[in-house]
Amino acid sequence: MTPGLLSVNDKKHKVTVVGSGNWGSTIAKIVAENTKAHPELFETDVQMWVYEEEVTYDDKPQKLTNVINTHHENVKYLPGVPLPTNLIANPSLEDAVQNASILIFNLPHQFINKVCSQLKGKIVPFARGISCIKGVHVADDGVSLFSEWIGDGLNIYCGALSGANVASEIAAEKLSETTIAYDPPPMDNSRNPSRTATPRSSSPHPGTSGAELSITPLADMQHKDARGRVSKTKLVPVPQEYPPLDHETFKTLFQRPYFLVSMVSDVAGTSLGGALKNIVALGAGFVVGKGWGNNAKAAVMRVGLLEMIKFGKEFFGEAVSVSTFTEESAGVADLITSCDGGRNFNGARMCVERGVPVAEIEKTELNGQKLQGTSTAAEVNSFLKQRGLDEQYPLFTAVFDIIEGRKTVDDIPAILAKAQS
Ligand SMILES: NC(=O)C1=CN([C@@H]2O[C@H](COP(=O)(O)OP(=O)(O)OC[C@H]3O[C@@H](n4cnc5c(N)ncnc54)[C@H](O)[C@@H]3O)[C@@H](O)[C@H]2O)C=CC1
Ligand SMILES: O=C(CO)COP(=O)(O)O
Repeated sequence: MTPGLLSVNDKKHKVTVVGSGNWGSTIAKIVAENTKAHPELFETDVQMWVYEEEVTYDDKPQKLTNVINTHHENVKYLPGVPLPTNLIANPSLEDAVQNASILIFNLPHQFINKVCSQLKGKIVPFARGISCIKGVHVADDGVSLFSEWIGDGLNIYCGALSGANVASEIAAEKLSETTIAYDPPPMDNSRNPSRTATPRSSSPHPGTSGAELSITPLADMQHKDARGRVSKTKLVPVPQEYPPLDHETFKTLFQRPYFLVSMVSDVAGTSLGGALKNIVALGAGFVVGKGWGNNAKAAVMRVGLLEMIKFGKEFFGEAVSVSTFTEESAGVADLITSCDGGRNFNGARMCVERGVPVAEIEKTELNGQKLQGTSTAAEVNSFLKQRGLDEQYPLFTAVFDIIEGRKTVDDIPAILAKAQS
């Protein structure tokens, strides 16, 4: 080996999962299995930040983090699933992210604002993020993806993971696919000979391997966000002592024999698929709860998919590829599984069957887990209404109106009829 190369990549990436719910714990299990299998790339121990709470275990009240670290099981959010012993539950957010170069954000979207404010200035400047959050962030100036929002807030690049991923199945190691979108800007790493050559893996999107490969001086570098707009974020390059953070490294971190990863560069489409399908899943649950069966559900899914694509194209333009919705796990496959066995679907179904609000089902049936569709429906509706566009998205609007009690499930057939050509 060339003597000069000996020092290259002698540091390993430390991985922290921010969040520990049903999906947070499942993803933490996956990455801890892979850090153990790949000590050449990653530190073996994975930190998982846990929003601390008391649980009853062995008939006495105990801290959830203590139970996880002692019994290697998240008894509240992922009961019955053994977690790897190299997964460390940590109640301190600041401590959990210390020195982590890979941050995986996986918590209900209503909590991310507070978590990001706590993280400001506390993370390593060259960290990279992956958001597993299904939702969109709506503010006065428009709608943004959580990957964009985390990236801008923390001054880091953040990609997205989303797919047909009902957590309980993946935790039981049943076969599943997912989509990871990662498309960082070119960075200065010319001192690393292994990274100035061609990318290590070919990307499904030509010319976008996700490798940070160019020799552009940092001062001249313009970071473009998921919509191709120039971002105010000034990225700090990953030091050459670390393995490159590219598609191949992220695939190694997430892929398991039971969890097949497709790497893409469409961060906007990948994120929007996961966020918007939750609104459609509520609509599907409403009609099934009414007893209308699979054909009615399929009709809601068809119209819902069209509104998802329309929303993506209308507000994210060329940054979104329609094929992400129609060909990737993060698109139509997620819509199918979520409208079959997801919590939003089941919650909406039960609320119609029992004649109670969705929020009531969330309280009584979910043991602390959170529905994302209800808040996403409200946020998307407020965004559309402000622009006078709500009537152009009749299914999204009807789902929100049903949640709010302004419409009933009996209004859905007219919406589907209008959507006929
Ligand atoms: N569960 C699933 O099957 C899947 C979920 N997702 C997405 O993953 C994201 C995370 O969802 P889950 O892990 O399922 O969460 P969850 O709904 O199972 O768990 C709730 C989590 O919120 C935490 N929490 C409660 N109050 C909090 C507070 N005040 N501050 C911070 N955290 C608090 C709880 O500790 C718990 O970890 C969501 O965006 C969801 O849409 C994506 C794919 C599959
Ligand atoms: O996103 C999911 C499956 O991919 C899970 O959806 P729910 O949050 O509705 O369970």
